[in-house]
Amino acid sequence: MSENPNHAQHDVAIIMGSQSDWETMLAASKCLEALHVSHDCHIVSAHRTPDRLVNFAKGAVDAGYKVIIAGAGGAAHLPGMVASMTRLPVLGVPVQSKALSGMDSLLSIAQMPGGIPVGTLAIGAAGAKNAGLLAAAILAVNDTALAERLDAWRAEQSAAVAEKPQ
Ligand SMILES: Nc1c(C(=O)O)ncn1[C@@H]1O[C@H](COP(=O)(O)O)[C@@H](O)[C@H]1O
Repeated sequence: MSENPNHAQHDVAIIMGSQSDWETMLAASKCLEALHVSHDCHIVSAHRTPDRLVNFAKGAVDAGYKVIIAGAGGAAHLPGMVASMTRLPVLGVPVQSKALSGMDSLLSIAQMPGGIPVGTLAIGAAGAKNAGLLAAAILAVNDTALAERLDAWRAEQSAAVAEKPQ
């Protein structure tokens, strides 16, 4: 994870408030990897690294990102603060907190004031995985090859579900 997040061209940026969020946010990265969507991952915190946050969010369009996935736990201000400084779509992943099991993260991310949207996913790794899929779906609107990969991924998922319990 580099100090300057805006150094390379990737379609998706995955950012998270802390190293401790990585085990959750890894699910988003794995999903994008499986679909061959270029992305990079950074630790950016509204609370602990506010200058890094501003540099990242204000530079995100020029850096070439098209979608931002932001995961944070507890007082999860990161997704909303990033969304306030960029017009790129921001998908928020509430990381499961110890004290309140992620309800604090979920409400912090979902309850944005009208005017600055954050697309909020479910708490934890399932939310991170779905953020990856949603980012891919957004990009697939203008990318036929990616749309085909996404369709294939879904077909594979369906085929893997047994008809009867074993
Ligand atoms: N919610 C935020 C922000 C932010 O919103 O900017 N920065 C860090 N954090 C969160 O603090 C939690 C505990 O972090 P530590 O494990 O580092 O103490 C993490 O889930 C992180 O996302």
